Amino acid sequence: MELPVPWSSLIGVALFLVAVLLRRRRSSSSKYMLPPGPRPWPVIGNLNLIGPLPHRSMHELSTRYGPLMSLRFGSYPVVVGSSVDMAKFFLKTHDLAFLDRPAVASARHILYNGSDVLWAPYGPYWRQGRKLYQNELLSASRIKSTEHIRIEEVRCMLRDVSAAASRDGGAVVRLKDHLSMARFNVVSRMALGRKYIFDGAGSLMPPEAFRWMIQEFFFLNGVVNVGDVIPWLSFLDLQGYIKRMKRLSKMIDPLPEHVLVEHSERRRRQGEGFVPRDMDIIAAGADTSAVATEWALSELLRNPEAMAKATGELDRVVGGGRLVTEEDIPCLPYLDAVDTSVGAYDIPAGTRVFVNVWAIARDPALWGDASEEFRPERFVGSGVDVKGHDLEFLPFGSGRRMCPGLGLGMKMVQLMLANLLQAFAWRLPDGVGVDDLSMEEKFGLSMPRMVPLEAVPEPKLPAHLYDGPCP
Ligand code: HEM
Repeated sequence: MELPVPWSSLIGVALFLVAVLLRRRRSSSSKYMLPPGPRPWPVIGNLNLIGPLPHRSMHELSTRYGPLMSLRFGSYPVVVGSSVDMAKFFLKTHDLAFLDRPAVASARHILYNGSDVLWAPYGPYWRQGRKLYQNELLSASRIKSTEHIRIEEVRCMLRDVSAAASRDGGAVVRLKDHLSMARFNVVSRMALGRKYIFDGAGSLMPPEAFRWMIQEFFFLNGVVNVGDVIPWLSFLDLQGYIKRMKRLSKMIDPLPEHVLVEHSERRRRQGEGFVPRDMDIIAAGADTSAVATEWALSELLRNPEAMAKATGELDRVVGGGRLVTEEDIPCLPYLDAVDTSVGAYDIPAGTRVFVNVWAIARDPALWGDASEEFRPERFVGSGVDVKGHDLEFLPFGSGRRMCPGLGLGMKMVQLMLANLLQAFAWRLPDGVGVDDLSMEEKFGLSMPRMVPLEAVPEPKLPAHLYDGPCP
């Protein structure tokens, strides 16, 4: 097997240190009865077996070593759970023992030393952040009272897509660009009180620069950075990630700084009654819903039958005289199913635990032989939910550390997808067949498409429905 550059040079270092470390390792690991797993190399452990898509590498290894597998990432023991029982063990039965997050470089460099909820270590600060999400920013009443923001922003998106489509009579649209701006504008208005990024004068930065930042943010927060697992090698920045993190951090800085100055000024003018909104919501929920919607539309474009069922349901329930709203969503069970289809050992302290929810959601033992196929039907009336109770399907995680943005995330995906399907007939660009559409993923915190989806939208509703004002 050909190893990526940093791994091959590391193996060189590793061989050099074999004699010294082998003796140390023997004495320390023999204390524990670890789950089965491949034999680790000195220094790098099993990093050489982890490719650019770690969830796939871990899945492949677990087919050999079982649903509870032991690995080593550099200096740290790692355990991977790949079954419903293991998800239950780590996320339910013993979740208190596994609530912490490791101190990683991305939290240090991009997220102000882990001062966000996502990377905060388990403790009072994290609990306070979760409470803020649950009781203030994402409470059921706040989500309800901000419905108009989502409706307005989704309409702006339809207007922009329609304008792009009419340019040159049937232009190809890069959907992700529109989805991520709509998504960001919603959280920006909900959390910060107004939009900060838009086309034209007064925007804090050009939308393209912001979109690039969000992509880089999600990538760098998901990477396996050598310095995080072999701390004494971190100064070498072998993969160049730290350099990228520092660059990104400099680009992000103006956004919170500007918002804080503006909010302090407003607080001074409006007195104590003014409540500043939390910054973390922007970073944590930045493009997850856009990624999920892009995957859903890609699957529908490859499955004309499913596309016909989803649009037929919209025609029946909503018709063509108005746009879909959040009240319509409960009456669209097929669309809901489309959205849903898109996710006796010792464990020493300090072990990093991965529950491979990607592998569990594709397990043929749970989902049948066609487990890899897009079949929304399997969710219609199945009762399987995404709220962390059904451990065979965990797109938002489960337990105390599960996603606090579930309610908002689902609403955004459903509303964006329903409106895009109702307002446009979608097709692939000329010369691109269904089989040419790549369905490869890129690794990162939100696992986006490797190649952004490009499709041709043809407006199908009366023109005035695309003309609403854009706040
Ligand atoms: C379709 C949309 C979304 C998906 C699929 C998603 C998925 C996830 C997943 C899998 C986790 C990790 C759970 C774990 O570690 O067990 C997570 C954590 C988190 N998500 Fe989301 N998310 C979405 C939308 C959002 C939104 C809209 C927000 C906020 C506005 C948000 C905020 C967070 C935060 C703060 C965490 C960290 C929680 C903690 O560590 O305590 N997410 N999300």
